[in-house]
Amino acid sequence: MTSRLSDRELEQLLSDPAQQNNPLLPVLQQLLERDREQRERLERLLRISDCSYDMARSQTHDLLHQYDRQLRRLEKITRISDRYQRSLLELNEELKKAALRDPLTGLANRRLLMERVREELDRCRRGRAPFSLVMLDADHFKRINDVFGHDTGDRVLCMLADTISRQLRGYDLCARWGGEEFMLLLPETGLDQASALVKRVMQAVRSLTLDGDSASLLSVSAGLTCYQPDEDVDLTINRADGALIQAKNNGRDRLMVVPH
Ligand SMILES: Nc1nc2c(ncn2[C@@H]2O[C@H](COP(=O)(O)OP(=O)(O)OP(=O)(O)O)[C@@H](O)[C@H]2O)c(=O)[nH]1
Repeated sequence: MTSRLSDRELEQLLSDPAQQNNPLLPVLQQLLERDREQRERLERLLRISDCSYDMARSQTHDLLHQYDRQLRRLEKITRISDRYQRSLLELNEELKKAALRDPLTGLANRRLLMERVREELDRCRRGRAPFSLVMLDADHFKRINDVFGHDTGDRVLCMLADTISRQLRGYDLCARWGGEEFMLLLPETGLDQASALVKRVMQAVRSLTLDGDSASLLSVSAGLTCYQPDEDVDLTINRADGALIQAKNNGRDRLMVVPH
């Protein structure tokens, strides 16, 4: 096994007086210097490489840190944008609902009713049974406002809307046509069936009372007609309206039927 002499041992050997005439002494000296140079160069290289390594490490660390920060920022923006989009969708839905609903009673408005009427017209054209239309109007509603005030009048209109809706079947539609006037769309319903339904509605309205008072609060008049195949639906609506006017003229709290 060979063991390397330390610098100190070599220095001692070179300065040993007994070795001064040794012909290998200059060669050894040269080798020792070259070895020192090589080691110094190697150390310099190692220092440079350590330094580059540290720089690269700290740069990588900085980049990772920046990347992390950007990622978190991006996640936050995505969350905000998701929330924003969700609330936009909800707002859109609310707006759509509001555009088709009467704000006081929550019933369908005229626009939604006409959409549904057009759907029924399409069904009739495909051979389905015609629909009936009923125009309903609260009797002497002005008195309610005059006696109880407009706020109670609003409350009574909501009670009325609720009472009418409760008597309908799932596929019927009650819309607020305006003021104290309502329109019922009764799909695939002939006059007999529609009359029975309207009478039930009228009876339910008669039994409405206000704040524990046992007196009947209200009655409604109604005009009923049935869509005639291929006619303009405005004619059907006018007929229902005409029937309502007759019911009012004939004393109110009654149903008038105008078949065609
Ligand atoms: N509180 C309240 N009243 C309303 C609303 N819309 C319409 N009205 C009232 O309804 C009343 C309708 O009066 P009229 O058209 O004279 O009819 P009426 O008193 O019901 O009498 P007839 O229909 O002839 O039986 C008016 O006093 C309106 O102010 C509403 O949204 N809220």
